[in-house]
Amino acid sequence: MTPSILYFSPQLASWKAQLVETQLLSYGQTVEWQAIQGIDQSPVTSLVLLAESDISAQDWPMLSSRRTIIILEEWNLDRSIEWIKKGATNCFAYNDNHLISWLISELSKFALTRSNRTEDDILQVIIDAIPAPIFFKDQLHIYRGCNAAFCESIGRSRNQIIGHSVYDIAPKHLADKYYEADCKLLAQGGTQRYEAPVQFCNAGLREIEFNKAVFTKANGQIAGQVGVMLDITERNQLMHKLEKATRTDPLTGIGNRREFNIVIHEEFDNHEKSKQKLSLMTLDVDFFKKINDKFGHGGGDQALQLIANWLQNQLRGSDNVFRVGGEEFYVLMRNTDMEAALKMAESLCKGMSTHSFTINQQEVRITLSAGVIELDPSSALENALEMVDKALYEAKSNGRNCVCPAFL
Ligand SMILES: Nc1nc2c(ncn2[C@@H]2O[C@H](COP(=O)(O)OP(=O)(O)OP(=O)(O)O)[C@@H](O)[C@H]2O)c(=O)[nH]1
Repeated sequence: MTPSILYFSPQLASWKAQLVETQLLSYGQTVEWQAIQGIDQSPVTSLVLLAESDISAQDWPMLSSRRTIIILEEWNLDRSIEWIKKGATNCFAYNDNHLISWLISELSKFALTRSNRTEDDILQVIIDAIPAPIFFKDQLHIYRGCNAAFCESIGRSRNQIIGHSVYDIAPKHLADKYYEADCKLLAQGGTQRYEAPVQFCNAGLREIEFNKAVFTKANGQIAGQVGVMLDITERNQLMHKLEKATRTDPLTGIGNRREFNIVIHEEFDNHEKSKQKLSLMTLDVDFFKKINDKFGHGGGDQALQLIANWLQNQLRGSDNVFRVGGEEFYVLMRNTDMEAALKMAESLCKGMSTHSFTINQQEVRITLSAGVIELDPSSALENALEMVDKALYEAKSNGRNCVCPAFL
């Protein structure tokens, strides 16, 4: 007889050497024994002997991708059925001689070959014509079929997929995700849609939308699940770009009022944890209309870009500047109380008034008026924004190029 490989878990080492090996030999069955620490160390469809005490929950998804025999301390029908339902092929007690006859029978069998039924072939041709990867698995999570696009995307042949568990074909951290989703679908029935990354062989890690559904036997019992994979990597990238665009001022490239609203609400939400002082400065360019009048709208745009750039260069890494109106900016200052915020505003106004910008080869002097407020994340933001705006208008009325504080 041809020697075959039998894989066995650690607890079975002395038992197989003393009993099984000799008995199999005495019936002329030559076996090559291979010790494994976990079921994943054995190839798919191989014959694996596992001591019940060696099995961990991690092994369950792979039980039915191998011909797994569980060796129990004591024979128990309920336990045996439980393991078979989890995917084991059979269960025997340590002292059960039926194992020897069963093993000899299994070792003598030829591997099952796929049926060649015409309707199978037609169905395969149909799913192979679909460009999206498609797979189906049985109720024990073992792949029972797939289309050409699925093989191509993960870089494996159909033979390397069918009969295998997801743990045989995907990295463990991803397989854990898919397995969890599969269990959920089988438990709830119906359909399922979720997004998860998939390692494609030629295209790296892709973002995939899984659309799955269970299929049932004639008696209504769940028999497995079918899944279609849609590559949404480009769609997601586009959505991120669009999302970023809606938060960015196209002229200056800094955040706009929408971005400010998102950031300030995040700050307010996190305040409970951080307890940091948070201040806001509103800055408005003085007599900006004159710049437009002198240099035209294009020159005014250029001035706004120069101002935004200058402001960004003056601020600390923890500050954020936003363009919230035509020539109005907000500066959000983290970890900053009113005293520090006022100093900062005064220094910005002074710095701006002494800086000279060049527009259309002409030197331009610009001044800013500012309102400053220390925010209280436990009170309404709208009220603080109204007050800081009033402080800005006070600065304008006071002759511009100056700072006014507002107090909640
Ligand atoms: N070039 C350009 N001009 C803008 C833009 N948005 C608003 N403005 C102009 O900014 C000017 C603002 O004028 P006002 O509100 O009268 O204010 P101001 O001239 O700066 O005077 P004070 O604020 O009172 O010091 C208007 O002429 C607007 O047309 C923009 O995106 N580009």
